[in-house]
Amino acid sequence: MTIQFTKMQGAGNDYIYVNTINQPVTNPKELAIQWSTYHTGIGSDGLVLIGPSHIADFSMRIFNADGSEAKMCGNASRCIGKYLYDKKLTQKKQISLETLSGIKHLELHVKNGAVKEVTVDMGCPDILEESLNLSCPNGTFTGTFVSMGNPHFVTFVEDIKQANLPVTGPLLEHHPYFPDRANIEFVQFLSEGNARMRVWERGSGITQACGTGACASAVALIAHGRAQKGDKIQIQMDGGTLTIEWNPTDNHVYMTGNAVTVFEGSIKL
Ligand SMILES: N[C@@H](CCC[C@H](N)C(=O)O)C(=O)O
Repeated sequence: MTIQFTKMQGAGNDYIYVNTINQPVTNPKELAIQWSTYHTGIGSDGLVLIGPSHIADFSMRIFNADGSEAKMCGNASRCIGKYLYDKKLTQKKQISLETLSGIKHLELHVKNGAVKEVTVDMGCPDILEESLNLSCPNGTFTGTFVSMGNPHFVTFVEDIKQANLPVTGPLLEHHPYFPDRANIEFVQFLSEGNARMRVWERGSGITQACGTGACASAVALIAHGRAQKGDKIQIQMDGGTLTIEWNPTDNHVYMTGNAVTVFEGSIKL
């Protein structure tokens, strides 16, 4: 049997997208591991399944490259908006999306009949610990533990070039403080409304960008007085920049950024 897939990226965070409305997928964890692997698979940060929903317009399931299922993915939610509209699965420019962390609302920004950018209402953030010290074999890291539906530990650094992601990332991801592991963001404050961020993602390692991580970083910047609610904060990552606003009126975080189709393909099961 052959599965049709679309490779998409948002700010360089790339996933394999499968429409399960017409192609059921019974073993997504195994396929995420197999297909995400570079050289022997398609190569990606993970697998995203687009499905029907009884409570929203569509649903999303997201599997990291190690096969673990996450509750939310910011970059994938934007790409799903593009997928659905560009492939004419919907004509709506406002789409509700069921995720394991609740229903998210997408607003599509369309130019010449195709989606270029998407704004996602990411809901209310949950600051679990404003200032948490975690010791690792290579030092002690102070950070803010934020849930955006999935767990993030945001640690501020003086110079992003000094952040040792391959070493510190996995140590913090697997720190005993996080029984469910965590996504780790290293953030350098640049100026009010601008920050540089690099990410070590739970289950995928270093990625070019993380949407929920960009939101968590903006929330941590605000919690530490480096920005204000209502600011449009530019989070610059390796693969692109996302605009994040923590709205003071409804307390929701809004994420805006690109969504790009890389290629279409088919793969044998
Ligand atoms: N890249 C994503 C987040 C994907 C899930 C994450 N690795 C987790 O395990 O929570 C994003 O753009 O938000």
